[in-house]
Amino acid sequence: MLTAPALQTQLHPLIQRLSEAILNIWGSNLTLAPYDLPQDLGYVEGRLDGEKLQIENRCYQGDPFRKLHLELARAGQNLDILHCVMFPQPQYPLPMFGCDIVAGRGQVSAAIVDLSPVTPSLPEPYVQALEALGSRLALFQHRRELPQWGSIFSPYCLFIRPSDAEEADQFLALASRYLAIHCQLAQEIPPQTDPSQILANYQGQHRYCSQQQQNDRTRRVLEKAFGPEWAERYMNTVLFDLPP
Ligand SMILES: C=CC1=C(C)C(=O)N/C1=C\C1=NC(=C\c2[nH]c(/C=C3\NC(=O)C(CC)=C3C)c(C)c2CCC(=O)O)/C(CCC(=O)O)=C1C
Repeated sequence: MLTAPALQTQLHPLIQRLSEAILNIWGSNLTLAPYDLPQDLGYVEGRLDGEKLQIENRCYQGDPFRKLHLELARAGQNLDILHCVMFPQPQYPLPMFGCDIVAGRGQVSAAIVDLSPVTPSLPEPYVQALEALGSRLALFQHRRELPQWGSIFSPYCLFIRPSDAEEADQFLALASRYLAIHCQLAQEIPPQTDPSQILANYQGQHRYCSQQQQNDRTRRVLEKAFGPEWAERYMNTVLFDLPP
């Protein structure tokens, strides 16, 4: 099985449980090999508001994914983060699985999960599987409004602030379902051969990464801890990089 990140046990319970679920679902559905990050950015430390900011990355590759990235970060007692993005090989018209959990002083303020289409709409099997989950947003009292750059997310995007342990459990269950659906369907949908379709998939991934790089909440944390140049390079080579 995939080894647990060392930071995992020091983070908010929802972050611990979702990172464990992600690694378990990846490990039991996909054949994975390590993916080497640039400049060995597996583990980095910075200073954020006088606190040590620790970032730990787990990165893999395995058909039909070019890169599977799970990142855990913490800044003392003030900030716990889970970040996860799966990048399909561009021959496949597959959506981007992405999730982010941010907890400040022990409270989760943002929990988001989505299967974001890189083509005009999600492949039909995804629509059917996600529709079958039934109305999900009704479960949550505090739905959050997506920012301007969030045009990349699908109609099935869950973006909430969990109001209690029950809602945290519901989010964990749904994020795990989204990931399990993705790992299953991604292996059933064949690669495309038409170069114009492969280019379209690539351009959709490019748009996803470009939009995500406009998240100034992420950028500000990284800039404060590591400086603007480092943050810019990290966002476009580690968090939201594009295949060559
Ligand atoms: C799939 C979606 C997705 C992916 C993959 C992704 O990376 N972000 C994603 C979404 C997303 N994140 C958001 C917010 C925040 N992100 C951070 C920080 C980090 N998040 C990280 O991953 C890392 C690298 C370790 C850092 C450092 C902080 C502090 C916040 C403010 C918390 C809050 O508002 O309560 C918002 C709301 C943006 C807004 O309302 O303007 C959205 C939509």
